Amino acid sequence: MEHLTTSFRIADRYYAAVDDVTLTVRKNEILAIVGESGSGKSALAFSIMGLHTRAKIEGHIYYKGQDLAHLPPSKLNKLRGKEMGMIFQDPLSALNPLMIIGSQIEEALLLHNDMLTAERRKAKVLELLDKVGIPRPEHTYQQYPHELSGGMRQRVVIAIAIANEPELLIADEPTTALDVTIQLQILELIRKLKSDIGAGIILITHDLGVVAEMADRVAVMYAGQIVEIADIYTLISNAQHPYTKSLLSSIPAASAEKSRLHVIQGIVPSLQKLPREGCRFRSRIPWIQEAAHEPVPAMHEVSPGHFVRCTCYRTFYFPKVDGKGADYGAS
Ligand SMILES: Nc1ncnc2c1ncn2[C@@H]1O[C@H](COP(=O)(O)OP(=O)(O)OP(=O)(O)O)[C@@H](O)[C@H]1O
Repeated sequence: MEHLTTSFRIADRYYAAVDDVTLTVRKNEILAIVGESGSGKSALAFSIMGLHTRAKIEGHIYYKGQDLAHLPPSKLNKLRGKEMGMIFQDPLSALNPLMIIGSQIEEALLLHNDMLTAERRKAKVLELLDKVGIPRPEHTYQQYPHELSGGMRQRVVIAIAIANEPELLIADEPTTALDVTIQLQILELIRKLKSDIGAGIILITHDLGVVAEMADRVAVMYAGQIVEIADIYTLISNAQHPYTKSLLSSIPAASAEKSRLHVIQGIVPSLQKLPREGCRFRSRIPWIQEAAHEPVPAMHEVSPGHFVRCTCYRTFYFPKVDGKGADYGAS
């Protein structure tokens, strides 16, 4: 996507929740988009899928030579579900409570291939259920969503998402609603699917621990903008942006050797209160002098493929803390 901007109307003005984002997802890679709640990750995912009904979308979303941002809804509908699949945070709300699992997956298949015979359809559904690790496909085929555990439901949602062998899969916080042990199984399944179907996968999460396990590349999002992007190894070993450093510090394992966590306090400002000029992160690092920020923060390539927004990263340091934990920055 190039210069993608998604704005919501609040009262009589539009506010950008995704602000001039340029990103590329390659085949056979997991691109993680990470950031706190409210940073614009879901708004970005929904824009790619064309799921916003009332947002203003500007910029371009290129897919196989077509610009999805400007495709008529009928054409976008055809692509969605066939070439693009989406896995949502809450599997229960993604499924129809009144329909057996088998029919829901068949429906997804039919949407894009109405020539399949009933027999072939059922065989394909059983194959899909097996592929996503459902132990008794024949049995689950007949079940309703409420009869399944959260983890099994998410597997069904994944089966629907991959039913038509999509080339792009978007997983929006796919494990947040699940128990820890189940989370690992679902992540393992998504990773396996990457090599099985060769799709490009966008994994949206607020959890850098998940990112470290899963991603090939990572884009860090703050207040609607990408502030850092790099391959996973570089991001973990050589993060530059103060926001990324703070996120990494909040993973206990990453900071085990340190005596305390350096986490920048505060939250992502709401859309209306978001500073639109200068570095959006500056109010959370007030100990860094103003001159360290660029008036119009640009992305700087610090090594091949590793980009960081704003020059403040060059003079950033964590302030000394008093033993009770860091408590700096405005909210
Ligand atoms: N339909 C909408 N109308 C108005 N504002 C919205 C709408 N959807 C999202 N927003 C706002 O856009 C900003 C980004 O929201 P978004 O849900 O994309 O964040 P997120 O990073 O995905 O957070 P979370 O992890 O909590 O879902 C937030 O300030 C949110 O309040």
